[in-house]
Amino acid sequence: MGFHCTRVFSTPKAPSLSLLKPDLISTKVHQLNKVRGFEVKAAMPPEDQVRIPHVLTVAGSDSGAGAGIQADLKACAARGVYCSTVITAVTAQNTVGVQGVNVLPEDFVLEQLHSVLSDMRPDVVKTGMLPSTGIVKVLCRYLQEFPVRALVVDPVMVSTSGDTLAGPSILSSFREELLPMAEIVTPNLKEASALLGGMPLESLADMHSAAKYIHDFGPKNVLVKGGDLPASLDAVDVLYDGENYFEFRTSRIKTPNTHGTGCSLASSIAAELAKGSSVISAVKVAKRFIESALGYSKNILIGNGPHGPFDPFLKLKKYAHGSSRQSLFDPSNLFLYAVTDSRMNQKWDRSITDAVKAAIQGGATIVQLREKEADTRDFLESAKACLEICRQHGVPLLINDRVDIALACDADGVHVGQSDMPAHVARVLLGPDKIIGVSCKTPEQAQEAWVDGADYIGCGGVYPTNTKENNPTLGLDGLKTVCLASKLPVVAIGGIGISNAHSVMKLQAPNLKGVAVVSALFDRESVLIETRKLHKVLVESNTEIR
Ligand SMILES: Nc1ncnc2c1ncn2[C@@H]1O[C@H](COP(=O)(O)OP(=O)(O)OP(=O)(O)O)[C@@H](O)[C@H]1O
Ligand SMILES: Cc1ncc(CO)c(N)n1
Ligand SMILES: [Mg+2]
Repeated sequence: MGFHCTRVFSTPKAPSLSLLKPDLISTKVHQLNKVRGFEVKAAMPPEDQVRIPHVLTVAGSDSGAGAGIQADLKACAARGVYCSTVITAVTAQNTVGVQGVNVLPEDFVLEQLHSVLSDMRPDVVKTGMLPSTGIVKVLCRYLQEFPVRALVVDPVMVSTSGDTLAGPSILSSFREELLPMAEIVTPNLKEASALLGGMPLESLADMHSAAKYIHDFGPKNVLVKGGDLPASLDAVDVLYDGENYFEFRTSRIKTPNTHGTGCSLASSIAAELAKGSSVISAVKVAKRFIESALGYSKNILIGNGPHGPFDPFLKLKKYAHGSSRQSLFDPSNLFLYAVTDSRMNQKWDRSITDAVKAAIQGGATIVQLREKEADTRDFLESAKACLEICRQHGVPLLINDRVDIALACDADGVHVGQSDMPAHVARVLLGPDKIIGVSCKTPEQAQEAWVDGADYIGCGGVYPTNTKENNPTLGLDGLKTVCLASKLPVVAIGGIGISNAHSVMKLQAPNLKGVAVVSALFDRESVLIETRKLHKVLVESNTEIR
């Protein structure tokens, strides 16, 4: 595995901006803007324009996407900040190590800087891999011409795998030119040691001294990171602001997936500064963010090497559930819709998980957990347990009313009533791929559910029922009217059971996909037998209709 550092990246020789006089650079960029953007901006009234916190990262690309530019983009997106990118080098890198480095020509780094800084005005610049003295100098010159509110310097020198990303030749330009401009510099133990001419750093006390010495180079704040302290110690970072020391301490998460923590920490600090935070609260939030993301994704497996990436979006761990639901909502899932009621299950002396298991074995095609009285903690626990069963069988699990519970256990979606959270708000909270169902009694409500981004509607009560008090019944005519008006698939609910399911399906109302049942399954001695019977009735109705 050879490490090489070359400058082979040759761009087609478009006129290099660095060869042009500054006024010519401005003219060129101005012309570009006129063509690409100004007309669009003019069409947007100033009062409608929203200014977005913006970080520019000047760093190297990591093909494995755990560190570098890719980590910065992910961290800024996860922290809700826009991120533009100036690439200084392209690395061939994975979870094993760095296999190759191509440094971009200074001219082309300059051209990227110019494109971004003359147009977009980022609030904060964050630097990562700056592989040559020339690139450091170009950047410093540019920051003097286009000052930003804060400069965050992550003095990247060595990757987690121990490969060199910037050699010792850049140390003097770091010390003399870049660090004096920095709001904060974030070396790890090895980088702090290199900046201090090889001073050995092993303990927390050493980190305090290092922070103080590095402060003498001129940055306003120094954060010495303790990711590489012995594995037995907490993950402690030390901040020195020229007067006081602050320790940021979290427990050390046992995981191989720490590749890119440094880049992500620095860009999260930059993101918080761009939002207007103080340095101390920016570091506090960024450190907490890294800890949560490391904890959340400590077991994910990407690559075979020892330095895996982590997941700042907290989305990947869901695959741990085994057969996670992959496809979007399938309306045929509404065929036999089992809605649990814990009071009924208690009455028959069975647990909610046994009830759900039996319903699925009997042929239920979707399950909804409905808990009107349970404590939040108990509800969450039973939701998690039921979800495990549902996932094993590929049956979606919806949560009645409680969007928070659905989010917390990563259920497949929610079912909301007319006085619960509006479906359009639930959609924003749950994202595009969760299932949302809405109870509707009228064509107007069905129309609203569709506009709100729901996936199906539940229509009823079709027959009188005692699971819902004061619930006027629609009858088969009312159900048909709503089905005719609905643009969404419909499941009929309310007093439906083995004796009348056939009459409901025989309606052949458009969009009607199945029946939802509570008492007919769960207020009975055997959930398995009742579900099987209902399944048979529904299959027979289907055959007869066809
Ligand atoms: N196992 C861990 N558990 C919790 N926090 C950690 C762990 N490892 C690193 N950190 C934290 O992550 C941040 C980055 O620290 P680290 O010293 O690893 O930087 P780095 O070596 O520059 O990172 P990298 O080179 O992997 O991008 C620090 O806040 C550190 O405390
Ligand atoms: C491109 C790049 N930048 C920074 C780091 C430090 O983790 C890395 N490994 N690769
Ligand atoms: Mg590290």
